[in-house]
Amino acid sequence: MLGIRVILFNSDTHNNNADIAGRGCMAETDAALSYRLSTWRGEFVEPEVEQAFRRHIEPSMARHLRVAVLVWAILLLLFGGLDYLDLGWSDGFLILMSTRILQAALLLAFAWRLGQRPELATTGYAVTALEALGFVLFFLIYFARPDIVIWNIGVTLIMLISMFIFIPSRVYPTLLAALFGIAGTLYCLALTGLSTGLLVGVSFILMLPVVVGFVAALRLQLVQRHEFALYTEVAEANRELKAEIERREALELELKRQATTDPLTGLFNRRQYEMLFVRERERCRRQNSPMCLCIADLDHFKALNDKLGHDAGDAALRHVASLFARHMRQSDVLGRFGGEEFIMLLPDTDEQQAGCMVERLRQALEQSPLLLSSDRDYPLTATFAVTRVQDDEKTIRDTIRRADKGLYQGKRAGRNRVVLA
Ligand SMILES: Nc1nc2c(ncn2[C@@H]2O[C@H](COP(=O)(O)OP(=O)(O)OP(=O)(O)O)[C@@H](O)[C@H]2O)c(=O)[nH]1
Repeated sequence: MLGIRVILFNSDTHNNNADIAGRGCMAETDAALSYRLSTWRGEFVEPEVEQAFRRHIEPSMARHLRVAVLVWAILLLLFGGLDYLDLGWSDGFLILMSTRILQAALLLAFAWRLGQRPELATTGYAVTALEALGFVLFFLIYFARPDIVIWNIGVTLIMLISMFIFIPSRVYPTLLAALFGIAGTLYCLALTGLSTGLLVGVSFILMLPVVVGFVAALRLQLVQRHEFALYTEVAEANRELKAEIERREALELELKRQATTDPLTGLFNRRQYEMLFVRERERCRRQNSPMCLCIADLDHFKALNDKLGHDAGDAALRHVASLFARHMRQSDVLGRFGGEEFIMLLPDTDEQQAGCMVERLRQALEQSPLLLSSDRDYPLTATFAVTRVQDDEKTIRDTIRRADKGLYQGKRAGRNRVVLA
């Protein structure tokens, strides 16, 4: 089962203790340490992990922030309509509308910049500065429209909670901007003559959304990071699993190849061509189709080995194997019978067709000498024996025995020929 190695700590002091304790432990602990979360900061303790998380959420955060900023800009301009209804085309309206247009323009510029640099959503204090500036311009309304002070306080409440809800993952910068907004609002209210008692009440009311927003946003930050840690763990485990599966598949393929092929020539080995013989014979019998078998034995191979060495002999075997393979059909089976002998199973082929095809092979070999590094050619020939697989033959051995006799005849008759057995 997958072990999730995310650890939540109550404070950085605990983290330090865990750090010290953890160093003595196994690799598992080391891996776990990288995902430690600081509950009071709502962030990963390790800066690299926090950065990785921020990069991960950056696109979606920037998208959400852009929407929030655009909605903010639209609302600002729409509220200008209410100003006009109350103030008409007056100086007060013009001042207010100018500040609204200025704010909206700043917000639109920021939304455009966010599209280009999404990292502004997660790093730096650009968002906080914008929030603070938004408050400053909002403060002007207290003086331009003292008649709607209650309405303004209500809007401030909504702004305070919205900052935490719609601009997540920046809980402390947001807290800073919110406290600035509250202080400024209280200062403006004090300047407009609000009594101390009422100021205390308003400050209490304004603090409420900040406390709720702060706690909720902090919780959200932790949950987001917890999910990220799990996601990273699962992705990593998946990657390892995939690599392991690929490694095993390659190993399986290699084992299968080794179990079915001759290592020198890459042709089917005895076990494999015997198995294929049974399968093809059954198929040909069902389809009432002829099948032939051919054995090819290189001529005077011992002399080649003796003259040029065993390596040249091996090269000759590989050369012949690839030549035969090139000249045979896909459906034919080519195997190494042992030593300098090759075996061919020719399904759906009668003696005459097999004789023609094998004669072509013989000629091809005769015309393809082994190229030696010393710029010399070494001529190669082989003797071939072709025989038809009989219906009553149960195993390949019966067929091979007959082909062997043909091969013996061919060798005795002078080699480099095709014998029908
Ligand atoms: N280089 C190399 N030689 C092999 C291999 N397997 C068998 N031989 C050699 O093949 C030679 C076969 O020799 P013989 O059976 O006397 O046959 P020949 O010399 O080809 O003579 P004929 O078949 O009568 O034409 C032997 O010298 C074996 O050592 C191999 O995998 N590599």
